[in-house]
Amino acid sequence: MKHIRNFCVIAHIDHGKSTLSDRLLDYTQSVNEREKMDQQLDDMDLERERGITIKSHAIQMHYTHTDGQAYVFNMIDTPGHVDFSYEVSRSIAACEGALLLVDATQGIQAQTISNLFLALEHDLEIIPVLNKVDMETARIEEMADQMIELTGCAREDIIEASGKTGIGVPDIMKAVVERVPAPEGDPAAPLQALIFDSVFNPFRGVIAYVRVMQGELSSLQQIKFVATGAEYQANEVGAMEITPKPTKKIGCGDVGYIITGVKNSSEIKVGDTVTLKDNPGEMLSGFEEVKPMVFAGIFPLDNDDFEPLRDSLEKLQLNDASLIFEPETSAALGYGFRCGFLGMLHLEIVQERLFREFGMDVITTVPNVTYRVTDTKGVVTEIRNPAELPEQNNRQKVEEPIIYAQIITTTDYIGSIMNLCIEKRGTLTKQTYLSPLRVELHFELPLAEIVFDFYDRLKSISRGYASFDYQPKDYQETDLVRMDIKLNGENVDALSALVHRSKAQYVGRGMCKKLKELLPRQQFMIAIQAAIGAKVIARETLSAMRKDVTAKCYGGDISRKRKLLEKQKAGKRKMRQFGKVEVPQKAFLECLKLD
Ligand SMILES: Nc1nc2c(ncn2[C@@H]2O[C@H](COP(=O)(O)OP(=O)(O)OP(=O)(O)O)[C@@H](O)[C@H]2O)c(=O)[nH]1
Repeated sequence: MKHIRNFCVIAHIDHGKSTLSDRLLDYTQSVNEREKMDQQLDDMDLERERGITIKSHAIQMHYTHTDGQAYVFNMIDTPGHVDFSYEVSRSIAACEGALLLVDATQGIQAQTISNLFLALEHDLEIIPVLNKVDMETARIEEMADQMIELTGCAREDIIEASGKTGIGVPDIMKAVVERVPAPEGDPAAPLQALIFDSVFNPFRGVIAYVRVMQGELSSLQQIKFVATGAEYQANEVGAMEITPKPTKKIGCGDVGYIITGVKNSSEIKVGDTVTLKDNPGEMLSGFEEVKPMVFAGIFPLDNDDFEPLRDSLEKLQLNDASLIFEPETSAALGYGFRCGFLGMLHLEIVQERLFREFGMDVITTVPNVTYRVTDTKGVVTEIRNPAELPEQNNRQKVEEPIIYAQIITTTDYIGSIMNLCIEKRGTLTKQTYLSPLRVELHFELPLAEIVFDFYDRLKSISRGYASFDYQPKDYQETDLVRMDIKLNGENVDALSALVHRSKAQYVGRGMCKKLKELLPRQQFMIAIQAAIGAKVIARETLSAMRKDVTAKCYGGDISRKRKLLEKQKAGKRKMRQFGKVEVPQKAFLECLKLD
């Protein structure tokens, strides 16, 4: 155990965690030439395409220290986006140290601070690393001062590094050995292993990633999951190298995986403790419950896929502990699930993963936050769905969640960011200058206002020079209305939205306009209306047209015509019918991207 080091890499989004992790893997020759590629730990296609880390990834490396002693490093690369901070908090629980990366051209950003606090709460040893020092625009001394101020470290504690050129990598390795404490724990005590992540493998069942806190686990031993009570044999245990490497046992203090052949995903929960059936240890304190911020309905494109969708969501949940869901029905869409997400990016990623990993084509309804409604008798209920909002005369008041938001930016953009926050019904509570050119703004904002386009607009008005983080604060009374969208007079409940009365007109107009662009023209005219109760507040008209896909095939090539008609038919399968109007799958979320 003296020669194990467990650490994670934390930073603000895009500060170079995945790139630097690659260099550490190269340095320890953890990946052979044939397997090598960029961003090796971001193994999901989606992560590579978007260039962001969505999941934490654990990996084992072998390092020989300058004194000749061999060490085992378990490193966890974590995501930087605020929607995935739950991943970071779970990874931290498996480690004793953290590399805190700061981009030398950008300095401390909002998630640098929030991730640092997460790590400090768990008493991790922090190794400050100033990354991207190879860049011409790096301002090393200025950023080092910022880090000293934030972490209280000494100048010589800060390692200057570059994931691109590999500068600083040997110093990081050395610092991990010398500064990160070795794990503690009693190898002879009854087994206690914390499940910090899991994944479903169609061939092998659930694979649980664990950190052994006490005791040890050998393959073929009988194990028990304390919270769920399920008992299984550990068919295989091992270390997480670039490809999983089976071992005879995972020892005390180590990070590894367990394969049990469990096919029923409800028997394994992230945060649960694994122990031995015959010599059980106590339950470890798990993780704080995640509180989803945004709720939306997820419905199968094809009504018959309800059960397969449940199965897919359960499997996805294994790998994404922050996803929650419960069944719901919609008049327009039939049976589906109301799901809770940590933010809009999380929602998009879940929809995309359902499609890519499970072949599930789904429709996502307009997202909303949780509201608290007090009815006329004084009974308080939480609602997560527009259909649940009682009529005005059946309720006393509605309250909405408020958040504390921190925005770090340069002084050039203070004005436009203030305007954006005021437009979003926010109030400025504090303004602190971090340096003559950088400022930290604190706002109280309704969560509902940041759900849709806040992040994108903040990025565009600040040209990327603003970072944003938030925590829930409390609930405050609000003037809420349900806005419905009608297509040729027919209510489409999947497009109903809960909005503040002052925003109803803006959102209604925007959605109608966007829907006009998104709906394909059909053989008849379509009236697109936004309404509050019986009152129409916005309207657009889509004129009629028949798209003759075979028009360009003059002449007699029947097979080509047939092919085009087939293609048109396949396209229609991605639509849902409301009355006579067909709505394409992508229109449901796209119509919220108001300009
Ligand atoms: N010049 C230079 N560019 C770098 C360095 N490290 C990373 N980059 C670039 O910075 C961008 C972001 O790097 P990533 O490694 O994906 O950042 P990340 O922190 O893992 O991103 P998330 O996990 O999504 O938060 C990429 O375009 C990298 O090529 C560096 O040391 N020098």
